Amino acid sequence: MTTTRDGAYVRRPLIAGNWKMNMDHIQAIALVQKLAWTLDDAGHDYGRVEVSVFPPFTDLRSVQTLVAGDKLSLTYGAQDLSAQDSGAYTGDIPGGFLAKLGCTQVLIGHSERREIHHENDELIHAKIEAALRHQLSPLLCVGEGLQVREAGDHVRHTLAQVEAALQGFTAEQLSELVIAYEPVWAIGTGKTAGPEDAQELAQAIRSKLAELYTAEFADSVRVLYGGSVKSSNVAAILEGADVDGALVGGASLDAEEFAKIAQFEKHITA
Ligand SMILES: O=C[C@H](O)COP(=O)(O)O
Repeated sequence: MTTTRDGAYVRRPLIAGNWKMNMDHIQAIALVQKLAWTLDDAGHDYGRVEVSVFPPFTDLRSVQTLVAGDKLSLTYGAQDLSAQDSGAYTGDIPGGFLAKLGCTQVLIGHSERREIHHENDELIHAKIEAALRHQLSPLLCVGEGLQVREAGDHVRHTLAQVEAALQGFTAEQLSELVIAYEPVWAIGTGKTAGPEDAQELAQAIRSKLAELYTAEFADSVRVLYGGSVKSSNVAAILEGADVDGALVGGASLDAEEFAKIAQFEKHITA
């Protein structure tokens, strides 16, 4: 992360929890309540560090009711959306429904969607367009698999994903864009890319944004790291000047552990 001389962050860090296909709507209420209490007890400053959760679709109405009813400062979003707005698309959920549920963000292009659901660059691009139509901030996920990493082609591969996803959008349209670099080989495996790897790719992504748009735009986009982030490694990962937060999977299902991750400033030893 980059800070100014007075200690403020240049880009507000984001700690995002992707619950994947875990937690039904009853469990979601308990998890969000516990997370909010734990963060309140720790005196969490949401203005300084944003915390957001990405529950399954079926939980969103419950999360919305809780966040609105208890006036929580957490933000939330969905794990995916349809590229379409309505029609005969069995099983799909459009952006308009998510916006009505108070979602402000949506994950797009997670590696599990790319791999398991065979989502390609074209579809991911169309999903970003759909998110923007409904004022949802796209949280675009990019990253390489093990083979690509071992071939030393990870930077080129990841930047090609960024370029394909963003093609044709203006900087103005993408003002709320967040990008998460997630090396697939580090997801749910306990293997973490080193802080240097996270910084290398975050910086490369920012340079690509500067090349595609302007340096000013590139400096405004938050770039997260994801892949086996825990309270024990988050502070080191976020040391990278271009790494602005974390997209957390497994560890976001434990309220206390996720709150500790969001409180990463407490683990930084000066
Ligand atoms: O979206 C989150 C990432 O896939 C990371 O998951 P993980 O923290 O369980 O490795």
